[in-house]
Amino acid sequence: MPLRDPGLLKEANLVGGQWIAAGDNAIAVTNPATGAVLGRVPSLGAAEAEAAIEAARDAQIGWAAKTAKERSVILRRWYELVVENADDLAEILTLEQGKPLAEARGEILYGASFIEWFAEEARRVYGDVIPGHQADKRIVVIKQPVGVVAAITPWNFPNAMITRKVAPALAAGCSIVLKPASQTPFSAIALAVLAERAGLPAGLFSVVTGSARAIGAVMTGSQIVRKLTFTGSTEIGIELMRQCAPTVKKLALELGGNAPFIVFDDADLDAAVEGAIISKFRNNGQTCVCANRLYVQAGVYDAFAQKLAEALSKLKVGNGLEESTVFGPLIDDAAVAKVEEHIADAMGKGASLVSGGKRHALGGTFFEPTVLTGVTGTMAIAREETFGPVAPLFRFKEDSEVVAAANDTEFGLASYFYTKDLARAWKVGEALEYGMVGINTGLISTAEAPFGGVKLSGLGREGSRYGIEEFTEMKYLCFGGIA
Ligand SMILES: NC(=O)C1=CN([C@@H]2O[C@H](COP(=O)(O)OP(=O)(O)OC[C@H]3O[C@@H](n4cnc5c(N)ncnc54)[C@H](OP(=O)(O)O)[C@@H]3O)[C@@H](O)[C@H]2O)C=CC1
Ligand SMILES: O=C(O)[C@H](O)CS(=O)(=O)O
Repeated sequence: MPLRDPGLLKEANLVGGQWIAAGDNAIAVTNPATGAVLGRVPSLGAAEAEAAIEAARDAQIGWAAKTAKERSVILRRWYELVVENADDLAEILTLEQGKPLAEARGEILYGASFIEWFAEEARRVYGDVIPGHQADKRIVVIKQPVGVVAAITPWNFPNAMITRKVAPALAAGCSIVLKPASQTPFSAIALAVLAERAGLPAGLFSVVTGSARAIGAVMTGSQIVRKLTFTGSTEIGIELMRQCAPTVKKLALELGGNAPFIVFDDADLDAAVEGAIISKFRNNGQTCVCANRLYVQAGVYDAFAQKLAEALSKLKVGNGLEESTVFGPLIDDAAVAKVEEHIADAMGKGASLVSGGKRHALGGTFFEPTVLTGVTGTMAIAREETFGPVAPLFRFKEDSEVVAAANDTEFGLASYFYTKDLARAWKVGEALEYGMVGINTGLISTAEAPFGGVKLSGLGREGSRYGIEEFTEMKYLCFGGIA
C-alpha cells in the first residue's frame, strides 16, 4: 500500500542535524515476509558516530537551558505527529519487522504513549530542600540532565524501544545518539523525520546505522557520553557494560528474559488461555517479556492444554499486511533454527507435540504456533529464551514447587500467574524473583509502569515516573554562613 507520506521512508541517517544519504556500500533492509529489499540505509561507522556525539554535546547546552515547559511543548508536538502518521509508521514497521499491521499500529501508539507521558513528566523533575544540620547551613538537592546519551535498540520493537529511551532523555534535557537494529532501521529514521518536523533543535537526536561494533565502540568509549541505554540480548548487554566500565557511565540495560506463566487450579481457565496467547504469542513470541515456560497445576493441566491448542488453531499465520493475519514471519532464519532446536530437544527428551511443531506451509520464516506437553526442567526450552511461537507446558502440584521452579533461572524480567485466591496472589507475587509480575493478565507493558528486570535481565527501569530519573544526576548544594 503506498504511504500517505512517502517522505517517512527515508534512505538516510540524521547525523548532527544533517541528513546523510545511503551511499554505494549501503545496508539493504529486507521484508522478512517476502525477502524483498525495502530500501537501503547508510553504512556508517566511527567517524559519523563521533560527529553525532560532538553535535549532541553542543546542542544539549541550549536544550538544557530551555524551561521544562518549552521542552514539553516540542515533545508534545512530536507525539501528535507520530499519532497523525500512525498508519504510515505501522506499515513501515510491518514491512521491515513482519508483525501484523494491527499489532504494528498498536506498537506505534504504545511508542507514542512514551512521548506523551514524558512530555508531561518533563515538568515534574523535582528536587529537595532538607533541614540543615547546623544553624547556618541550608541543604538543597537539585536534579540536572545527565548530558549526552547513547542508545542501542533491538529489531523486535523498532518504534517503542526507541521512544522509551529518546522521550525521557529529551524530556530531562539530555541529547541522544541512537544506533537502531540493522534489520529495522526505517522506523527509527521515520521517528527522526517527525522529531525534526516537531521543531527539535538540530543535533539533539541523531540516528546512525552501520557497523554495530564500530559505532558501539565509539559510544561506549566516549568520555562525552555519560549514559548508555541498551535493549537487546544479555550477551551483548554484558559486553557493552564491560566496554563502558573505563568511563564509568550510567547504564540502563533491558536484556533477555525467561518468563514463567503459572496457572493455578482455581484460575479462570478461559482468561488464562487468553492471557497465555497474549503473553506467549505477542509479536510471534519475539518479546523479552513473553511467557517462556507455562506451568499448569495438575488438576487443570489437560483442560488448559486442550483449550490453548483449540484457541491457537483459529489464528492465522500470514503476511503482516493481510487483514486477518495474527502471526507474521519470524525475523530471520536464525530465529527459526532456535525454535526448531528447542522443539527437537524437548521432544527428544520426552515432550509431546499437541499442535504445530514445524515450519509453516507458507515457507520462508513462517512457523506454526506450537504447543508442547510433558515438558521438564532438563530441556533447553526451560533454560533458554525461545524468542518464538512455542508454548511448553510444565505440570506441577504444589505452590512451593512451582515458585521454586519459576525462580530457577538466571533471568528475572517478567512473570505471570492466574489465581482467584487473594492470599495466594500476595504470597506468590512477593516470592517471584522478577522485576514485573502480571496477576490474572498476560499484558503488563504500559508507559505508566516501571519496566525492567533483575539478575541477568538487566539494570534500571523505563517508563513511569521513575523513567525520567534515570536521565538525571542529583546535585547536593550546601549553603553555609547563613547566620
Ligand atoms: N529486555 C528487553 O526489553 C528486551 C530484550 N531483548 C533481548 O534481545 C534479544 C533479541 O534481540 P536482538 O536484537 O537479536 O539482540 P542483539 O543484542 O543481538 O541486538 C540488539 C542491538 O544491539 C546491537 N549490537 C549487536 N552487537 C553489538 C555490539 N558488539 N556492539 C554494539 N551493539 C551491538 C544490534 O545491532 P545490529 O542490529 O546491527 O546487529 C542491535 O541494534 C533477545 O535475547 C531478547 O530477549 C530484545 C528486546 C527487548
Ligand atoms: O522488546 C521488548 O520485548 C519489549 O520490552 C516488550 S514490551 O515493552 O512491548 O512489552
